[in-house]
Amino acid sequence: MGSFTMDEAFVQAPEHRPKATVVKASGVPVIDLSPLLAGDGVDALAAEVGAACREWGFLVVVGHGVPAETVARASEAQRAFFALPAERKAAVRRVEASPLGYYEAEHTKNVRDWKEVFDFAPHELPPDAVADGELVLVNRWPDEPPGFREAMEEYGRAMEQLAFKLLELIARSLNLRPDRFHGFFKDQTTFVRLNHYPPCPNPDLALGVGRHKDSGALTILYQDDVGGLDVLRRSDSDWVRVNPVPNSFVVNLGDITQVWSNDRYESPEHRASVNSEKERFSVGYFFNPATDTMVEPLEELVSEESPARYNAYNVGDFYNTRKHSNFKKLDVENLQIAHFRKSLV
Ligand SMILES: O=C(O)CCC(=O)C(=O)O
Ligand SMILES: [Fe+2]
Repeated sequence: MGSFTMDEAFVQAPEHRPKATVVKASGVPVIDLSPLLAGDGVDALAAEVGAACREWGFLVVVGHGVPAETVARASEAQRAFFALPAERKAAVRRVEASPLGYYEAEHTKNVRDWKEVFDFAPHELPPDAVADGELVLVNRWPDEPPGFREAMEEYGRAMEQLAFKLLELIARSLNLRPDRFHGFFKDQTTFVRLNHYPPCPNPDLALGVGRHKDSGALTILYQDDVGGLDVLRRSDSDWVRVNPVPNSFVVNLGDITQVWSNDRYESPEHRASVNSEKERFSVGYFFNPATDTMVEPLEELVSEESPARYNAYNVGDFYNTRKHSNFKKLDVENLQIAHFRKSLV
């Protein structure tokens, strides 16, 4: 991305620009998952997770059981890939018909992000099984660096195990059967995004990722020690930094969990800030259900006193509408779950 100049396309509207000082002591709870692995104290752990989901929609997990070597191998491969010359990365550049691979021109709410990414799906959908116009999840693996694909596949498998454990804790925290969500992920549309945020000459004007909510069920983020992830704190609508914690992952809820929980939990707004000195790397694992899933509030969480707040929507249709608007860069906000909210009187 060395050819970048601070083009107007990157400039955020004044109200969305990062302030010079971000609140550092974020208060996002750090939760040790080892009781779950030991099979002891799971109820207390679920209560902790529930409190974090209600207050922040964000938590930082340690004691998660993901081997440090798996993370180290993926990080090394990620750095080596982004260090390649632009034309070699462009060999696996995303195309409209198949949106996985390398991309350096991502936009969030029509403002360009100061980053380059590489996306892959741990579970590919075979191209011939996908009808015209549907979500295509076909990987474009680069030939270099050596071992890239293997490192990423290993990382994807480790994240899936962690994602199911987190879902179990979230289900328990809502007084649901521990495996209540598992069935939605049989033909999952999960994808992994490697992010590289180069140093930016104007970190006061641009963002690595503009403010947004994740549209899937759950996101597990690995971030290096540079820092830049900000969450909008509910209590005062201030942006606060989610400080890097060694050997941890940052977990945030997505829109689908908000709908499933019938608004007991909310999908938090967040963004990635950049800085002028250091490049930053992160890896997002976006745990998403099958395309044929109809997303709606779970029946156990709907009652006369707490009626369903959303109309059902189809995951595949949702992504296709979004993808279309991202490519066309329509001058309107793209599809949001708020569009499925029922008007309750
Ligand atoms: O890199 C980060 O800190 C956040 C990235 C993010 O929010 C996203 O890719 O959805
Ligand atoms: Fe995000």
